[in-house]
Amino acid sequence: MSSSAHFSESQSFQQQSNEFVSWLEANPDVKVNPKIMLADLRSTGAGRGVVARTNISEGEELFSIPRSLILAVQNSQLKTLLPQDIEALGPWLSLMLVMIYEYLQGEQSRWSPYFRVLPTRFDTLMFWSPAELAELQASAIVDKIGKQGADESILGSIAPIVKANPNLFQPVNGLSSYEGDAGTATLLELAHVMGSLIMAYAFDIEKAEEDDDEPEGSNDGYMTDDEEEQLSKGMVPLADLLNADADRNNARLYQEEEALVMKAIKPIQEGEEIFNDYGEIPRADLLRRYGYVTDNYASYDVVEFSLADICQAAGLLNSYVESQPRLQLLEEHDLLDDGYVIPRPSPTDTLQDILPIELLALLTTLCQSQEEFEQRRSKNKPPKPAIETPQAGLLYKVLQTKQSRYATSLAHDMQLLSSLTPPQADTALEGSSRRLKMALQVRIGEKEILQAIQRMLDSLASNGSLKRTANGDHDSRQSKAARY
Ligand SMILES: C[S@@+](CC[C@H](N)C(=O)[O-])C[C@H]1O[C@@H](n2cnc3c(N)ncnc32)[C@H](O)[C@@H]1O
Repeated sequence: MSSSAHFSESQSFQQQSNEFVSWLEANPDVKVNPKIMLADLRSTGAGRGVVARTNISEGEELFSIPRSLILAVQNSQLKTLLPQDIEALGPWLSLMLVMIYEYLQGEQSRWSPYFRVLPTRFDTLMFWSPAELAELQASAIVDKIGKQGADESILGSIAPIVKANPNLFQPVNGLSSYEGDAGTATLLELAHVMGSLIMAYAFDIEKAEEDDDEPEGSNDGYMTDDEEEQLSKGMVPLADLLNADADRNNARLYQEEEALVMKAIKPIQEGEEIFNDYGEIPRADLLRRYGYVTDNYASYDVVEFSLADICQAAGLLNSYVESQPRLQLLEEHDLLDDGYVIPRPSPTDTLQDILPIELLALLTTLCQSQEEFEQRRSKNKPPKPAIETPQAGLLYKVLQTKQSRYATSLAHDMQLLSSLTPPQADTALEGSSRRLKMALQVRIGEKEILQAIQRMLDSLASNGSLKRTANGDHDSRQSKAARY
């Protein structure tokens, strides 16, 4: 998102930054430590960022933004202008609607200088063409973009409100209304810009009331399973202009009663960039949510095996729970998933350390003889997860299937990556080359994990520690993680 192509040319870029800072400082409740400044980091592909002018001590306050300045449902006029309760739309869609409203207000919006420093074009996966997405090859991230779900939510919940209130939502791009195909397409585009800003810039502000129900079907592409809990979202000016880089996190936002306060959590040297923490996320997710990738996140990479692939490798005709008693048993014990995520192993990890217990349970169940399975089922007990010869054999097949879905080899990708990144180049790539490079980094990470798993399986087989057992109950090599 922050490649320089997404920002205006230099003079207005700097002017917009200056106007934004003046706007902030005009608010008597905003405090900005003179030791920090907003910097132009486009040459490194990072857009704007915040940098230390002089040394900063650990614990020092960097800036403080009053809650009333947060771009959020609670602070926008819109909630008083519409008959319906906007918050009932849920945190994502309500903020999306408010942002569309404020954005369309142009100079009339109190956040207009803030909007001018926010990008309107993004490198997040939502905006990649089919050809660009194909560069991610077999990465499970491709199925997690959720564009269709997002479109449906926007058309089902946002569009009717916008269309019913033309006096509040002025048409743009020379349109006379948001009706018809052109109007709908424009509205969708606008909503995706706001959705993408929320995904990459917004903070969870506070717990919503317990009775604030998320409307059904709102699990769209901007909301991931682990984020769907009811926290209201808000855009916090300046706080969201901090970039992030896994190993270099040196600041954190503290939510205080009246204000949100960014503080240094480490001593920061003059000239150093100030980084927020986006969490321990794999590069595939970094790309999906934030539209950039750095190698500092490589240690959080994962690879995912789908339930469908595992069932197929085990010789099942399908992976429908209703028609597969083995899957039913696992589901009854809350052990069934659509996909199984395996992290990048550290040099000292064993297979048992990295394979999730649910995957071991699935492999074990699928490897049981009919008799063993019936025995467990009659006692309504799931299998004891283990990695023994049958499970390792099945895992090997799954691994090979997954590897075969990536169109190119790891060696080929490494070569391609180095040809895209000449050692002397310190300027950021743009457009499609940038996206290709990021896709390569993601798929290389996943292929490295697949190779590591393969090596672990090979060494398990060659050092004789695998043993074929009559049933999955063999204790000695039971997963360390097996605790139920
Ligand atoms: C919260 S905003 C940070 C401000 C942003 N750089 C800007 O100019 O608007 C998050 C976005 O910044 C960019 N970003 C954050 N950390 C980055 C990094 N380490 N390298 C490159 N881009 C980064 C990504 O595009 C991400 O979606």
